[in-house]
Amino acid sequence: MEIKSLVQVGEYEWEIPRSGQMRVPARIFASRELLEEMDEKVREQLSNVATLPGIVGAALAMPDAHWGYGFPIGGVAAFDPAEGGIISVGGVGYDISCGVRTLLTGLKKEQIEPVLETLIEALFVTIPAGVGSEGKIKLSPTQLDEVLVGGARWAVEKGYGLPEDLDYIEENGSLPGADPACVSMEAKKRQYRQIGTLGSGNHYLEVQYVAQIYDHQVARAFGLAEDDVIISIHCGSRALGHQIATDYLRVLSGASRKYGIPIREKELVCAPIDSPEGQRYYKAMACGVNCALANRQVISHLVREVFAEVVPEANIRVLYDVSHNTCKIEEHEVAGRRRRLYVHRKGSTRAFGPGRPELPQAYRKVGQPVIIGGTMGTCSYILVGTTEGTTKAFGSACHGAGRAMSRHAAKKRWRGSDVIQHLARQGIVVRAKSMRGVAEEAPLAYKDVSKVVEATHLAGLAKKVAMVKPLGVIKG
Ligand SMILES: Nc1nc2c(ncn2[C@@H]2O[C@H](COP(=O)(O)O)[C@@H](O)[C@H]2O)c(=O)[nH]1
Ligand SMILES: [Mn+2]
Ligand SMILES: [Mn+2]
Repeated sequence: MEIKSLVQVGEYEWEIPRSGQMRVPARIFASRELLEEMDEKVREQLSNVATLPGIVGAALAMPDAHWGYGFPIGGVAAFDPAEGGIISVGGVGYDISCGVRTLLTGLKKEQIEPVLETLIEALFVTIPAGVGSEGKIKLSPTQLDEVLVGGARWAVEKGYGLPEDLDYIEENGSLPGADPACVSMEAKKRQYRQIGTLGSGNHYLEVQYVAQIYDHQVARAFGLAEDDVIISIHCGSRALGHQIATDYLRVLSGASRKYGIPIREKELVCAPIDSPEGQRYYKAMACGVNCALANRQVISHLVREVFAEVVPEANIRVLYDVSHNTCKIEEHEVAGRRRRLYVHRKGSTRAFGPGRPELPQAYRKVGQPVIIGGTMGTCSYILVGTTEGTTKAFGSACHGAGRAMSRHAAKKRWRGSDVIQHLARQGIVVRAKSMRGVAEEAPLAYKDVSKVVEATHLAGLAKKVAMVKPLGVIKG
């Protein structure tokens, strides 16, 4: 497809005007610098997304956008079932509900420093990490089905966490509409031993401290102050989510042909939301979301157990749990009309502003926490959702720094042990299952997260609240 040049429509907003088969324009939120660094494929993929039936407003890319399967990573698109809108596997991604949960500890940096090595070692030993890692929980087929419906709620009912944790998880810990009958045996078999495991790659558990506060009022509402120790857990739906995506790429490929939806890229396959195939995918995807929410809940429980041993004065509470790869049913006002939309976010964080009924009471006046990973050697951020972002981008923001270099190139450039030593000299303790994995994740393999966050802030998608820095990291 011919890629039209971009028109600048705001200081941090660029548009590909509607042309050809595009039903809506495409819009990229970025600084000029980030836009110039962004691969061309983002524009092509966004233009393709803009051709899909029932798309509302515009196909959107966040400041950390880069090439993905079908949709760009950092892509957001909303579809209206009442207008023949579609649902797409490529709009959600393979690691369904990959996301970050941040825990408050009630501790200050000075309290943790003397026991940091012991704490990181204990977390590393307790929380299974690495490719194909398995946990202590072994689920029967019936129990796994309960997880896929109940999500974090299941975990809390089984004693993995506190009832109040659920208030601080999107969807209160359980996405409605999940139906395990729509998930293949192949997908289920891969998950019986994987609940409560971190996985590999860019999944991590990081002990961090609050290095800087930008918005004191919102930080107070979030319970954050300078030098506070927090913990961020980044992982998703493990093998189950991946297999659901693989299975439904096949199903929706057939559906695209059946319903005569022209597809420009294999992973853009989709089905009308209201078709049997579209509904089956939604129900399976919701199982993937619930699996990820249960996973992060069980890991939080393990974190509590470790802290109870090593730093018993800790009081672990959930700040918030955000998902990156989802399709959610949400109400949004578009052109003065309230509409029920299927919002796809792929590598994008929900970032609802004040007043949304989905938010817990404690955050309803300020907006939701938006948790942004950086790298294991640099800072990460906590932002807050805005009304402007809710209007401009269906309440969405960036989700990380985004890679600057391929995993392959990073492995050729660095040795894992050197990266670990380099970080140790900065006082950051890293424990990892795979040295090659550490090389792939070297901080310089990522873009500058501060530039991504600045663009997100200045575009009005979400506002900066706090910057956090790593003390210790666990990688798969
Ligand atoms: N604080 C840390 N952030 C990290 C680390 N490794 C990766 N990342 C960031 O996470 C995002 C999200 O990744 P995705 O899998 O959801 O696409 C990524 O862009 C990085 O910025 C880490 O060890 N610590
Ligand atoms: Mn993931
Ligand atoms: Mn993620």
